[in-house]
Amino acid sequence: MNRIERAFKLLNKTNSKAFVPYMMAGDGGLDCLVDRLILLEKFGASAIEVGVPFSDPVADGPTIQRAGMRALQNGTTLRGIIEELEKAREQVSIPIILMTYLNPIYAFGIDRFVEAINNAGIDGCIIPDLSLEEEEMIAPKLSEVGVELIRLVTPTTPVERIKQISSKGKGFLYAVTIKGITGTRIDMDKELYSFLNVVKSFSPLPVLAGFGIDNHDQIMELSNYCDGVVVGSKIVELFNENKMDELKQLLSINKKMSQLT
Ligand SMILES: O=P(O)(O)OC[C@@H](O)[C@@H](O)c1c[nH]c2ccccc12
Repeated sequence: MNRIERAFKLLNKTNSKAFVPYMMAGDGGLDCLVDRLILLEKFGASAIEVGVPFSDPVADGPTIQRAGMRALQNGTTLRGIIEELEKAREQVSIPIILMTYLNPIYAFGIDRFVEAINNAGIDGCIIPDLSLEEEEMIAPKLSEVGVELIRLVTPTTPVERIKQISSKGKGFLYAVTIKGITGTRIDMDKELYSFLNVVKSFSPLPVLAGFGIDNHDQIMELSNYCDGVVVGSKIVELFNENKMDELKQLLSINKKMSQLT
């Protein structure tokens, strides 16, 4: 069983919800990547999404764009990231999900990429600019080695397509809460809840909500409608400003999330 599947089985058994922080690899230097992963696990993360910096990150808002620029400026490469994640695997037991745009994968070579991330012990992969129609070029290869392709749905995805997308894969389904970019404020309104209800009702996979989530109240509220949350920009900001107490405090919500059903 893949680590992601196992993690959700366990959360389910204990009536808990997932808290998945996102971090940008190479922000603050690649040599702090392993330590940051260890810290996030220690603070209670259920899994970690690790971003690969890219010069044209179309889905990313200013906070993550700037983090990507910093990472690229200090020479971060996909190969370097994979090497560090391989080292991290010896000390980190929660699932690691790599988030990268297609371009760095092309540059690396699809087959080499799949082999390298699998060897490094990476459990899943999010490729936001890979459409369902295009995924044949990589999805079967990932599936063969047991790395989960995590697919995304958004409030503009038609219901039929939500059904189609959520019937694939094994990890979880990423429900993007808004129509915009990462780090955008979201309205906690009926529209959002009904979107999540629709996704939940069709998805055989656990559903995680992400985009624009940055505080405990939001997380507790959203936990009523899905199986957990992804928090990106806020985590990136706290690492960048070295606010480790606040980071610990933000992740401490996972204890409350475990009291939900
Ligand atoms: O930053 P936010 O608003 O908390 O959103 C999560 C997000 O950062 C992370 O999951 C992510 C970063 N870049 C992405 C691109 C596509 C999908 C998801 C992502």
